Amino acid sequence: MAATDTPATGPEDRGPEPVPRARIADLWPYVHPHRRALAAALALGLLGAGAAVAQPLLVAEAVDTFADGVAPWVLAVLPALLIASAGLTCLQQLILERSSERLVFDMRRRLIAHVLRLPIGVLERRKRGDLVSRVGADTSSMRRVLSQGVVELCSSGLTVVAALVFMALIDALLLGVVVGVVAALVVTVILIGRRTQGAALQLQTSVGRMSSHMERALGGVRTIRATLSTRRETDRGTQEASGALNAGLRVAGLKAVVSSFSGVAVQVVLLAVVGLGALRVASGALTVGELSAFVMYMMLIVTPVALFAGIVTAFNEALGAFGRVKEVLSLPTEHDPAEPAGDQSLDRGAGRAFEFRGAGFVYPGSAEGEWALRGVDLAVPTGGVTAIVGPSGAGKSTLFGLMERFYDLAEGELRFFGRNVDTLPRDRVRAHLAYVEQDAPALAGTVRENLLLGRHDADDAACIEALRRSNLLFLAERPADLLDLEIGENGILLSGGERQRLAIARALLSDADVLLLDEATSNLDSNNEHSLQKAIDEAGRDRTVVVIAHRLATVRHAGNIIVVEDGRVVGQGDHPVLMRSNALYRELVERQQLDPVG
Ligand SMILES: Nc1ncnc2c1ncn2[C@@H]1O[C@H](COP(=O)(O)OP(=O)(O)OP(=O)(O)O)[C@@H](O)[C@H]1O
Repeated sequence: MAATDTPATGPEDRGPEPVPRARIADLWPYVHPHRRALAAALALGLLGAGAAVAQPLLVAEAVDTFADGVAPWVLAVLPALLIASAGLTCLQQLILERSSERLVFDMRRRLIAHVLRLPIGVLERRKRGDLVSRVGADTSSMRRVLSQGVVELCSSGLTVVAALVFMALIDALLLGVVVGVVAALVVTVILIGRRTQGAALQLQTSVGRMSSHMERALGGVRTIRATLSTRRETDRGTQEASGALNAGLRVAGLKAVVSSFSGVAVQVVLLAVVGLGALRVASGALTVGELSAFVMYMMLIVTPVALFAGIVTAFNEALGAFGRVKEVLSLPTEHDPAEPAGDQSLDRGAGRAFEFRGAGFVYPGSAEGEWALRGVDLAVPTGGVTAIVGPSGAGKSTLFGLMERFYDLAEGELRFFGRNVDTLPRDRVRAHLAYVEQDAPALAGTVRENLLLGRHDADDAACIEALRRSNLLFLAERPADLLDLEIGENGILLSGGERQRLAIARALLSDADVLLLDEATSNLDSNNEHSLQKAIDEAGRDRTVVVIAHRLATVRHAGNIIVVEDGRVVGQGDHPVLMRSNALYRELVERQQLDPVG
């Protein structure tokens, strides 16, 4: 009976990987390729700043000469400067937006390539949704600030410096008031900005956890419905979302403080300058034109300072997200041994496709001494069918994982066609193998897309032949339509047996010398099992086939049967030999009520 759908009490597995705090300098490798575009944007920004800084001088001139008639060149240059500064800003924005997009694209490309090359042992221990969220959401949150922030800070910084110089020339006392208020604002913004990075990191982490949860829940949606766990899972999802909400609210609070503080600072400085400035004009220390120019310079400062507050906050948010990206990029990818000099050919005449010698293996992350395999000596002869049998958890699939080079041995040696695999690039071994996993996973997409994973350049005729050999042609009226059939997420639109047959078709289509079939016919009815068995035996004539089977009936005619128990090889031979010499094999045969003579 399914459990009652009770609300969740709390997420069971919290604690994502610790994320290092990112520094601005860490962004340099990503900014570096775009340095020319950024330099161009900076140059345009400087020209724009020059145009902006010149305007108040002309306005002062116009105001002070208004009564006697403004010089015609002033009236001509002023609008030209206005138009020029608008055009420069537009061009600068365009360059910045485009390089931001490219920069984020570079980061995503690096992340995608890196994540897909992480060792299988690492990927098995990470949450998929969280990784997906780092590629998508985290990189998005960095888009605007990465390049725009840096350049805007630089060009507005220069505007501010130039404006300050002119303001000092006009009235040093008034400038003192402005600098005091602006300095207080800048210090506050920087202090609050640091806290924003922490809150933003928490926000992105919560979003990652929420994505992981949704991925897990959608992947197991049938189990969740059937066990009346929908409410429980909804509560868990909501808890993750509320983690994001709390962090988001903290970021929002910090942003509100920064922006209201900036608003108040602007008001204070305006009132002070206008009040004090009026007194200075009345006392004759300043002309009206000079006060107008001073106020205009002040407005030039106010905009970058307000921008600065926003950029520092956004920058800290981006650094939070970048910390998560950096953490993934710092994980080592699957490494390949350097090929030693000399003859690198595989020894086809060795007579052994695979050979384990004194092999021991512990899964990454397992406790020391928790051997999944220990002291394994076995050989898979070239050609024909080799079967691996044994109780559940004995280590059969682990042997395949090692042959596929997903993991490295902890001790001993694995040889592939006579060569120690430690001296071969992993993909070189994999290129010779076709692997059908235990649960025969199919990828979302069409039947054709799934088949082409086996051989990238296979034509339709070869695909259809592989489907015929694995009895799948009945799925559509015309074989050509079958190739375009969408099979849904993880092949959910196919039955378990159809998925297995599709995986076998993929393996049969490949040019691989060795087929590794893990429980490949376990979901099939006896008719299908029989005909696929024939196809597999046929494949064994010109290739090496290694099968893992629980149902011994499917493998007892194999030329070579390896019996595994508790991470060790306890027998090897053909059916009659093992029936005579191996107690575990006899027991397995008797339990399945097979005819012991075979
Ligand atoms: N990715 C993994 N990480 C850690 N331990 C694992 C992993 N996969 C398997 N194991 C452990 O290694 C041991 C051998 O597992 P393996 O899957 O090789 O057994 P098997 O003989 O193929 O079993 P079955 O017939 O049930 O598929 C088991 O104790 C299992 O719990």
